[in-house]
Amino acid sequence: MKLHQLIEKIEVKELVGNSAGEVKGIAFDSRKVQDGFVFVAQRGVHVDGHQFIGKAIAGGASVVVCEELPGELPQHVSFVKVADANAVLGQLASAFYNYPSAKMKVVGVTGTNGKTSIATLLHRLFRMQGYNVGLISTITYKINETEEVASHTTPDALKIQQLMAEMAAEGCEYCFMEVSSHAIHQERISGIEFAGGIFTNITHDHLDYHKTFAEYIKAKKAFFDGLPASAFALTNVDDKNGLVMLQNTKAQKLTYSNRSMADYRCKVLESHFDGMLLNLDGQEIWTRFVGLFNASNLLAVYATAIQLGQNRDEVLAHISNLQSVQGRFETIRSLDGKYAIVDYAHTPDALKNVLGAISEIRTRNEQVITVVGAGGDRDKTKRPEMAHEALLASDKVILTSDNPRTEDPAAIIKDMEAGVDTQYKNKVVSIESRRDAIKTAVLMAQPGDIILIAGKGHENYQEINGVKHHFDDREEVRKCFGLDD
Ligand SMILES: CC(=O)N[C@H]1[C@@H](OP(=O)(O)OP(=O)(O)OC[C@H]2O[C@@H](n3ccc(=O)[nH]c3=O)[C@H](O)[C@@H]2O)O[C@H](CO)[C@@H](O)[C@@H]1O[C@H](C)C(=O)N[C@@H](C)C(=O)N[C@H](CCC(=O)O)C(=O)O
Ligand SMILES: Nc1ncnc2c1ncn2[C@@H]1O[C@H](COP(=O)(O)OP(=O)(O)OP(=O)(O)O)[C@@H](O)[C@H]1O
Ligand SMILES: N[C@H](CCC[C@H](N)C(=O)O)C(=O)O
Ligand SMILES: [Mg+2]
Repeated sequence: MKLHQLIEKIEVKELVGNSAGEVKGIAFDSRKVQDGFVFVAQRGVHVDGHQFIGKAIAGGASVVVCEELPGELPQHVSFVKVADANAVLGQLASAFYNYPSAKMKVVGVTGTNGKTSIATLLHRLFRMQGYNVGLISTITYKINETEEVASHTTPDALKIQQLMAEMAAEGCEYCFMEVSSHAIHQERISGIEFAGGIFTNITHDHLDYHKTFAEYIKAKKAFFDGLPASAFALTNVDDKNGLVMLQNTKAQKLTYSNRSMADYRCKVLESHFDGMLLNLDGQEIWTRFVGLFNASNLLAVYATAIQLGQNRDEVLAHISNLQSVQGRFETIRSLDGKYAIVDYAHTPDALKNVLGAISEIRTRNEQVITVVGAGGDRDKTKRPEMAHEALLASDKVILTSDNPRTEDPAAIIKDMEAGVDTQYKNKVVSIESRRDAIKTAVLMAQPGDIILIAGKGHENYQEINGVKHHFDDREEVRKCFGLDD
């Protein structure tokens, strides 16, 4: 592709040099530049990519896209000055891969919790409906059943467009993707033509990055502000910021709710350990999910399928057969009748919800023992709140480690302990080793008791100082239960 074709749809402030040259690829990391590549200089969180323009040229870049032209402009290189390099990266990547998102219907899911659950269930549902479907999620990037382990919930713009180009080549008609607030803020989703957007909820998380809750809301809302009139914007009005998301969108506004009037409604009729009976849009169906939040997720899945033109009866029948997503309320039972639930709840609200779901199904003749930690190098202010939520709805709590990253695990646990009210001091213990914490919970438990192991879900590692050590909550529980002997 020639440079002038690549940039024909973007707003160029200044072009220095020739635009007839052939472009062989795009990179935003100077270390990944090859001969004939376009280097896009982005201002990052840690460094300014403009510092690496010289390195990128030395590495073979023939075009540099930047917000400020460097002092020296070598003759053999073309320079494209733009207002916002982050936004332009996605647009260039989309053009380079021949606008893949326009060849399918892309639906993005945003919100603090529920993104992976909804995007994954939509992928499974549309596979059951017989389509070729793509998925971009925290756990995996999938094209039909072919998958690669995900590096980010929403990867960088270049990777997104590459994935979508592969999806288009495989004949995918739909792509369901998670849209994280980091991705919106860093414009990783620029260049994607969305057919729909879903908002689940917004609660305490990521304040290390967004600084204030208002800024966090603003980032989420920007996704809906950017949707085209041809798309739908589906929001959860049970969340108090649900309608805020729709304030300035051009898209068709739609609502869903478990509690009040909305375009799509759902009611939990019965809850059991192995499933719920729902009234979903006027129809009673059995599902294999537990908890009000899962009723909400299934409603979002249903509403999206209907908006995308699927047959109501077929969709309801398939929803009834959907299984829970890995590491989301995954239950393991010991031979003597102890229950373990491995769940990815890593925010105060998610913990409250998952414990709420347990409370709906427990008999109250048993104990609920919660094992939970908080991630290092992430929002510190959620730590005491997580301990507080765990204690409110558990009989015993073991505070432990969850991906300490570059922080001291003992210091993270101390931050959590600050959320322990005096009245609860006797039901909490801190055990730094997650393996020992799980072992202790299993030893404490009697047959019939429920052990919630929260925070890591599908993760199969413990990240310490940049190294991911193999660790899987489900494996640990199975070992303690003697199930793998
Ligand atoms: C805080 C954050 O989001 N950082 C992301 C960001 O990196 P950054 O801004 O730190 O980059 P930087 O190091 O300052 O570099 C700036 C620019 O200079 C370039 N550079 C840098 C060095 C060099 O030698 N040459 C060079 O060209 C870099 O390629 C970059 O373009 O841009 C990178 C490329 O897109 C991301 O990989 C990186 O994600 C980091 C690894 C990360 O951990 N992000 C997490 C917090 C994240 O994004 N999480 C959300 C999910 C959260 C949730 O909902 O739970 C996600 O979507 O995964
Ligand atoms: N709709 C929901 N409302 C509140 N909590 C939820 C909801 N759905 C799931 N959860 C809880 O949040 C946890 C994470 O769910 P999920 O992985 O679907 O969220 P996510 O938004 O993808 O998270 P991440 O930001 O890490 O990508 C679940 O294990 C469950 O405890
Ligand atoms: N996407 C989230 C996942 C958190 C999972 C938890 N196990 C942790 O490490 O904090 C994040 O990166 O903040
Ligand atoms: Mg996710």
